[in-house]
Amino acid sequence: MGSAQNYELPCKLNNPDLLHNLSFVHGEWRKSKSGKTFEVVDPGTGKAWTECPTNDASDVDEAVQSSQNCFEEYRKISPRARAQMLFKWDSLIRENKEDIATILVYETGKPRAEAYGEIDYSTGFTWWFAGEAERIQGSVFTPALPDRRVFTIKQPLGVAAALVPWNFPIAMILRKAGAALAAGCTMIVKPSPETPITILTLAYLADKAGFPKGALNVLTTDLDKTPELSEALCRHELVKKVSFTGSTRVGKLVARICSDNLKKVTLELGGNCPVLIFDDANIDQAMSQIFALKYRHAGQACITANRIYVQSGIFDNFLERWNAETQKIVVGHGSEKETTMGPVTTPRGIEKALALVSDAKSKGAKIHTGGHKVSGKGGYFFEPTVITGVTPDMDIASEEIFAPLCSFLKFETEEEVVKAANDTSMGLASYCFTKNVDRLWRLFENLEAGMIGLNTGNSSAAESPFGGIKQSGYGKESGKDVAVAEYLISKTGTFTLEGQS
Ligand SMILES: O=CCCC(=O)O
Repeated sequence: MGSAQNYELPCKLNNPDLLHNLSFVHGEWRKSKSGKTFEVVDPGTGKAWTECPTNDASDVDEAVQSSQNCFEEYRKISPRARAQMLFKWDSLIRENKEDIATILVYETGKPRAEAYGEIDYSTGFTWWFAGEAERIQGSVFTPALPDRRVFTIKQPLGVAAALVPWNFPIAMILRKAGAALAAGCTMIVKPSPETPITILTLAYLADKAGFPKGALNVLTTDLDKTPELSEALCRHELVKKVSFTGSTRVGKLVARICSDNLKKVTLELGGNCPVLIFDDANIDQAMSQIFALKYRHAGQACITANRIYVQSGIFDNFLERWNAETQKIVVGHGSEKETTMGPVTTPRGIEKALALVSDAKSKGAKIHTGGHKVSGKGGYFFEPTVITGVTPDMDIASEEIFAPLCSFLKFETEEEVVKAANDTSMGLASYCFTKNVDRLWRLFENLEAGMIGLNTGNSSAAESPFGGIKQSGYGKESGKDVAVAEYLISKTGTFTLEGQS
């Protein structure tokens, strides 16, 4: 581990070499120019266990130059060699799964089983994009003029920057870096201040996998310097592409800054995802799918269930079952075996949950279970909370919750619920449960979201295009062709052929 002297990861790793807390630039572990650092906190105790460099705008140019120098060579490496490095990276991540899960638990707070789940999900991306590297294709057209030939080629667009969130730090970085490195681009990652260490571990393993120096650089920073560092990356003339996952508010800022130089941008932004459960649904299926979706990482996923609409015929039964299951949740530190739900990752998460509960109560909502910060524990624990009587004027119905708060709304008809579900500026994911095939198809067509779960609460996968519409952003990550295309330029060649009559 780098320079931290007064901190320690509260448990041992099988492979201590995985742990790094300095920035990674051009194959070297580096301090920031200012020498300043910030603390990384275990959300399960509220205590710092390491520190990382606070990079600022003055650290950006060197990292970008490294990425650019690397790009000039990396772009010439054959797609098969890029695929082999991605496969090697993938194997190393899988081999070190147990240790990476440990770091993930102490950074995000999520229970160990969920940390394993995130790593399995994430290696789907390294595996998938290794395959995609060799499937980048141009095209040949049949031209209108007999002596003309027209074709396109695809080329990597250059240095890409990834601004990633703390809720799924491994998945978010492998989804972005996997696509970029497959395309032949190099990438600079700015991790979230809460979760830099898992990303530094991935950078260490990328180096071991044989990626050249500068292919994957990581610049850490704290909350205060995040805007400055991110803006410097977005404005640097050698950065040709920015991929951001985070809030709609910040996504708009990123888009605005990047528009000054017409940079390509992918935005995976906030969600306010509705779930529609009809009287004819398989209730067991809907319960288990939405329960897992809602409480995944204590409700801190952009695609989580924000508003749960249940049809009146099954509302009471469904609510009773949901309440009973919720009361069985064991809230605790992610490293403890019996824990089924960890803390929220930041103290801001607790404040937001309290404010949402208080606003809902003041406007007439009823709290059936929970509603408070867990008392008597260090760390950022919030009770799993069940709320009914939610109305559209409540913040909980219009804002992304990002906490274990389940808000239930009753509906009567398909027409009414589709209108209500779509009545949001967001359009990331929607979910519906019904055994009526015609209705399922109508819902697929009529719900306004980039991803629709049809009798499922789990639609994230390497092979499935991930991305929203409306104010949930644009561009796709993962999926065939579309994700790598975000890191490619297309050139059209037009050729006049002589001697062909
Ligand atoms: O929170 C956003 C990402 C969640 C996912 O990839 O399933």
